[in-house]
Amino acid sequence: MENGQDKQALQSELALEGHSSPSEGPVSTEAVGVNGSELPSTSDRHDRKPEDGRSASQPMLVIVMGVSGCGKSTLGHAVADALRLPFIDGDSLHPSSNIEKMSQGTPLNDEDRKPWLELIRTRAEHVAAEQQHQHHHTQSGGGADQSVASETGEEPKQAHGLVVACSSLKRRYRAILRGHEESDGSALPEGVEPPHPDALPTFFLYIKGERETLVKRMSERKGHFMKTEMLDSQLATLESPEGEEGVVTVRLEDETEKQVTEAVQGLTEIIQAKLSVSS
Ligand SMILES: Nc1ncnc2c1ncn2[C@@H]1O[C@H](COP(=O)(O)OP(=O)(O)OP(=O)(O)O)[C@@H](O)[C@H]1O
Ligand SMILES: O=C(O)[C@H](O)[C@@H](O)[C@H](O)[C@H](O)CO
Repeated sequence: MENGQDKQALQSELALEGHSSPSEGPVSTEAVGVNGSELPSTSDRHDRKPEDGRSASQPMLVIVMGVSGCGKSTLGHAVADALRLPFIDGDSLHPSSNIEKMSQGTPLNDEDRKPWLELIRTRAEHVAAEQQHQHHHTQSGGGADQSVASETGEEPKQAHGLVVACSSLKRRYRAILRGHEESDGSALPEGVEPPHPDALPTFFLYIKGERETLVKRMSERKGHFMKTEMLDSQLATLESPEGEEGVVTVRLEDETEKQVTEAVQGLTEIIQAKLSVSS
């Protein structure tokens, strides 16, 4: 399938009418706070269901994963643009202590990463919940999207969810990101419920490649807190996600445009297979 068609197919598979017109572009991630008071209530998050029984109305979380310097931010932005979804760089959610530690050349451990991963999952669920709220508002209140739809006679279709860049190096980290692990709540703002897997089906785009290319890319990159010397610990920590559910692998060595094509095609296939099983 051609890339444009794939994007359209994927957007339709996961469409909720009236979320946003293409001209609106991605939702600003800056506008979404971690503070519970700025966010939809958690009971809304966990109680919500596709309103007419279509599994196609579910939002999705796409996580671009791999070791430092593999191109997560670059591909994450590009895939988010292609799917017209908001993008969050997981690095922006690290506590300052983690950034400090990495800057000093010390790899993070499980304890450092756990609250960070929980925060990413929680934030992602909130972004998706906010989109649902906007959708309901537009549907019931005759917002901008609906008027465009009635003028043109077309229903604007938009995939829901978001794209996140996050190393996701271990299987158990990915379990947290999928919403499977019970949170002890320590990383969550007061009043915010722990994440739940059903709230946001999760897919991984794994950027896989050779150490040599990674070293080259990292050493050419200037001003990043993560130095090339950290690469070996990243590679040693990495547990390949290949074979896990909902994983698409793209080649590190490919140009971003080709990676996007492969990613969209892979996601489309997985989601179509999932929908055909559940129907
Ligand atoms: N497909 C690609 N082809 C060539 N260069 C690329 C590609 N993708 C990313 N790069 C370059 O590789 C470097 C690392 O990319 P990027 O910052 O996106 O990786 P990252 O995985 O997000 O890194 P980190 O996790 O360390 O922040 C950047 O200089 C970027 O421009
Ligand atoms: O799990 C980790 O060790 C971290 O997420 C790192 O991977 C960095 O945050 C990122 O890659 C920036 O270089």
